[in-house]
Amino acid sequence: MSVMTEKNTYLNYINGAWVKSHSGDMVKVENPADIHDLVGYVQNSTAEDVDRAVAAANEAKAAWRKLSGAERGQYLYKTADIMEQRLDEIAACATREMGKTLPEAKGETARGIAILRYYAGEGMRKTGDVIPSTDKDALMFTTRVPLGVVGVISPWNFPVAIPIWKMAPALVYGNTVVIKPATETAITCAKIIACFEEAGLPAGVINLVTGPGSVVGQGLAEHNGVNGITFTGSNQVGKIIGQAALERGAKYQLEMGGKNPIIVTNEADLDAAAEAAITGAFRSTGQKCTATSRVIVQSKVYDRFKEKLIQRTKDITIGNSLKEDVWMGPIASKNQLDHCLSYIEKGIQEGASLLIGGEKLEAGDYQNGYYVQPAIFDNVTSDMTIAQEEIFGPVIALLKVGTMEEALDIANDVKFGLSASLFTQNIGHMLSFIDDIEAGLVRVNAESAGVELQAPFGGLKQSSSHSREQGEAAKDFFTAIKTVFIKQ
Ligand SMILES: NC(=O)C1=CN([C@@H]2O[C@H](COP(=O)(O)OP(=O)(O)OC[C@H]3O[C@@H](n4cnc5c(N)ncnc54)[C@H](O)[C@@H]3O)[C@@H](O)[C@H]2O)C=CC1
Ligand SMILES: O=C(O)CCC(=O)C(=O)O
Repeated sequence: MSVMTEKNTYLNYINGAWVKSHSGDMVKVENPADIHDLVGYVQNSTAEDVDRAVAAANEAKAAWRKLSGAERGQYLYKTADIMEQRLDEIAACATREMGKTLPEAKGETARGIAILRYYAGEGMRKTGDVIPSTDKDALMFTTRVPLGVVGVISPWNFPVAIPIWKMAPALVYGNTVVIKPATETAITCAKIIACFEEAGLPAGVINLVTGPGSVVGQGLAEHNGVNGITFTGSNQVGKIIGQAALERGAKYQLEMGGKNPIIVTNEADLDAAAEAAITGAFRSTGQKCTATSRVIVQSKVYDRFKEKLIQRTKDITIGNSLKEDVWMGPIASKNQLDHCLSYIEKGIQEGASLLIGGEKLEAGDYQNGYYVQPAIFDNVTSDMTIAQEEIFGPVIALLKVGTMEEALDIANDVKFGLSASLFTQNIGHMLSFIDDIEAGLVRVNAESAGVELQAPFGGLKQSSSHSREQGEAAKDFFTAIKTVFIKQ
């Protein structure tokens, strides 16, 4: 049976076969740019489906971990080649499922392919260190072993890159995988899994189960057959998953929200800073955990900078993301649109001034989608809800400060610590920013979003569980260290 059966219906992938859920039910996936565009149906899976997938992953793990890293890497190279041939199809599917523009989806798919190739190469890199023993007749070294079965719970906002940056290192370091993608983008995930299938991955090494987070996601987090859980999504769900894993001694990794600031000082290149604030805040319709949501500006340049932001925002074209001239697509779902509009309302109620945007778009071509105008708020204070909580939509909160110290205090005055950006030509400001900013990604004269696959990614405070994803750092999560001592 193939990935898809009749009526645009996509199946689970368990033990090397595309199968229906035990429930017999399906969930509809529609295009947020136009809800009459039905992307397809995915399985509404149950705890039994999770059990079957976890059993298959456990069955496959002994043979998979016994392959050399280089052999496992070869499967990833093949998967990358297959994905490259399908780049346009996968990107178009991601755009239809969650509404980011086609160039963004193509860029993300290319990034997924590059991640596969990066981790394919990891299969041939070192797995340990020789450490001198105090005993001259002994050899002491470290080696690494896989965790076993890894559960991947992924969100909808990066439907290609996030599943791949979790699955590729899990696989190359010798783990088997059960993935539960967000339902909104489960078809894109099925298409990625089909690339792994065609690359010839042995049955059970990779498994896909779609369905509700509270059943399939939680089922994985609580399952005794799952040795590690890697999650990206909301803070609320991350904490539930972390607790479930901790309860049964499984390893877990959580990447959650951000409330990322950009600081613009008196000496900054204001045009570059304005462009970075706009792209950081409004690209992908603001739905990135690294998105800029607070723009903290020194008073001498505040009015000039504000004017530049407003002008640039007026140029933004909003519409169906499959169309070429569209710069910003819809919000990914009705829930997310309502969530975003409720924050805009709250900003107004709490006394911030809405400078531009913030309206739901409903007329003409917008009537069947989830569209909102990008919004900029002035007169925001750090205690306001829009300056504290993750909105995950195209909304900027502007805050005026006198000094760099004040800017840093405000930037750090949130529970999150994912990404932060500074625009300045002042080296002293750069150094204090690098030292004092509470963020895992520190960016100078660059926008807050923008992650390179070969570097560690993760946050401080409540943005993550303090481990790091991507680059070599992924090895720390997906393996366990053994310290070996050998004496003649
Ligand atoms: N850090 C990030 O990149 C992301 C952050 N978010 C934040 O979360 C907010 C809500 O978005 P949602 O899509 O509802 O996020 P979510 O945290 O509910 O969803 C993320 C993943 O977790 C799964 N899930 C849901 N409940 C679960 C449970 N009890 N146990 C295990 N897995 C579960 C979902 O099905 C999905 O696959 C957004 O407004 C945004 O603030 C959402 C997506 C990505
Ligand atoms: O900025 C990026 O490229 C990655 C962002 C991300 O990981 C997320 O939004 O979940």
